[in-house]
Amino acid sequence: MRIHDLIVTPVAFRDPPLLNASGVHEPLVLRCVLQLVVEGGVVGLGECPGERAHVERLVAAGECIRGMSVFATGAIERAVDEALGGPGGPLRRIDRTAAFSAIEVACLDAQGKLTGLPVSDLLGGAVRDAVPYSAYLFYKWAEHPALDGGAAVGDEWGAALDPAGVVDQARRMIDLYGFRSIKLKGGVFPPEQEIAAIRALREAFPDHPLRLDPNCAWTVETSRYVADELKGVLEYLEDPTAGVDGMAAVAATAAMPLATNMCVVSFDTVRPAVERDAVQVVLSDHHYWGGLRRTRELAAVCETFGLGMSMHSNSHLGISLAAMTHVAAATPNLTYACDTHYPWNAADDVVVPGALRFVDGAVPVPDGPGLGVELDHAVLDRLHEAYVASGRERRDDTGYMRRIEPGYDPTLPRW
Ligand SMILES: O=C([O-])C(=O)C[C@H](O)[C@@H](O)C(=O)[O-]
Repeated sequence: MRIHDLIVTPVAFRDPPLLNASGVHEPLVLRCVLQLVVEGGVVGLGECPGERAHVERLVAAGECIRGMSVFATGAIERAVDEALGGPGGPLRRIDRTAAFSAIEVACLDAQGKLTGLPVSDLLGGAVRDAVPYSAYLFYKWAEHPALDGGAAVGDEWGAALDPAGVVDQARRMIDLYGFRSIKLKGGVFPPEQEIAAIRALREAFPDHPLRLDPNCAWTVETSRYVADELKGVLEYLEDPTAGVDGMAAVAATAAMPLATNMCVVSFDTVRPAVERDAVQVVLSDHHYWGGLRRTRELAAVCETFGLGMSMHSNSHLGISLAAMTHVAAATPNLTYACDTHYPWNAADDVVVPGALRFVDGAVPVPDGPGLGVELDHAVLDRLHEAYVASGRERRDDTGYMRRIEPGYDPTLPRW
């Protein structure tokens, strides 16, 4: 079954003003929806980040895979890499890999639709019926930014700028989705304040495993201090500080495992981290590691080196949630609840409602062929119009975060 076409549709939708160590989420998330058309009319779906550079790479990759068998993912991976310049070319490996990752998901979706099998079966078979996710908490401003000269709008989540606000957000998320573990994105406020938030969460949710992730915002000294203060409280501490040396120095004294999606980011970065015992849990992300099969390979590497495995998330839609769920279901040693931003963006999903739902904090693995989700074309059109209206396709920046000057006061709306 040959690939006939790759339709690449960038989309934009609102992101709440979530805060992290880099700044605040932009008013808009940019994603890209792929429709891989196979001869005979079967369409495989994929999703990836939607910044201009990604879109351009996908369009270039799409040209070179026309006519290839949709089952030949090894050859497709090589063709995409070559189309993007290969190892000697101008692009970083992670950028070439990211383009293939989304295409591989679309190929697997099409393969599943052609064979009548769910993607989890194509990955070795599900070892769990449902995949647990964690409540992904953020410090947050109260209002969505003004767009198109309009007024800023409040949302039902309100602000979360102190421990009480964080606990309220957790309660709401757990009430809505049933999550059984909690992650707080930190690195926003002074460490004492974030320690207080974790302690408040512990008091409010005594049985929920807790994680804190400051995205490398701290020095080794601060990281050690926080790890000490939260000994016996955190399930893991994620990326407290930058680099293998820093992580190794923190790991040497921390009582809890250190997790990462910033220090181990590709296969070649595993070895230095293992040699220094710098990390104990690796957060996979099929969007950056080369797709769903590569994620299964990462699982084998983690198993080999006695590392735990969890899953990272950026803002995403239901196509990615389905892909994450299939690969996590088929990965026996992915034993930590996965991260997902989905609750923050679910209102704008391009997937027809029904196939994806949270039951007690877990997403049952869709059992239809392929990813088991269908595209809502009306929503896709609306979100693409929002992308075009945003003018982002004409801009050269590739970041999705708005940076804020040092010393900013996150209690003041900046929009
Ligand atoms: O370290 C992480 O978990 C992430 O990078 C996840 C997201 O990028 C998160 O930090 C965000 O979107 O603010």
